[in-house]
Amino acid sequence: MSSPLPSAPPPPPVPASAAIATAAASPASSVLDLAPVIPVVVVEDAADAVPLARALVAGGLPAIEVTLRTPAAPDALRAIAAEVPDAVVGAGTVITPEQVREVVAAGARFLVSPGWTDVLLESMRTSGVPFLPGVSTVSEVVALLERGVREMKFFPALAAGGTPYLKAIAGPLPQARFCPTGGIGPDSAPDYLALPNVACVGGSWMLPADAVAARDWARIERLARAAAGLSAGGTSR
Ligand SMILES: O=C(O)C(=O)C[C@H](O)[C@H](O)COP(=O)(O)O
Repeated sequence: MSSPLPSAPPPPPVPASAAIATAAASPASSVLDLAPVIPVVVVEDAADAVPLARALVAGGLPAIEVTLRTPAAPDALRAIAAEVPDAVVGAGTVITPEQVREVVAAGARFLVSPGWTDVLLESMRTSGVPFLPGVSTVSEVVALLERGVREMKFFPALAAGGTPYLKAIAGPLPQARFCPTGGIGPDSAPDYLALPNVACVGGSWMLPADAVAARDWARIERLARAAAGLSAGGTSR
């Protein structure tokens, strides 16, 4: 018979008071409450960042998530932070402490990750910038609640179960508040927004690739305005 595996050292305890304090000051709440939709932006050319952000803000979507999926992302963040004062620009696809440092230095005012680890969470927490860690399972939600985090990105929202999933976990886990993102469009967004545990949704539908390629900022502003008017019932929140 093999000897028992050595047990891993227990994680450091999180004092309840610290967890409650962190949750009470829940860092992303103001970002989640700015508009019903957080546009998720993929910037190929940093020169597009400022006009694109201006169009989103003019349409009523001030919180903007610039994903770190392209080399232009840090320059795009920097430009929006410097030149579009009414935008609250954040960084998405943040998965390493190095990226946390880089985007905060570039001017990111919130951080979004598609998933999380304790290492990433700690670097986000100590950055001083509001953060939204990504989850797609009940255990991840419980683990974040245990760490004092109540606001989360639910990603990939549609593939992970969509509105039925979020509705099902609202009963046992009412204290968790979500920004579902991934596969959401103007037709499904109101169904998400109708759920008690959904604060806002994320999505890229107001930034069609052909409109960005054509630098059709007026069309993007129109789509942003329609998104900003979405609510649980349909339009006009
Ligand atoms: O790169 C990331 O970490 C992300 O942020 C993923 C995005 O949130 C979704 O890909 C947006 O989903 P769509 O609205 O379906 O385009």
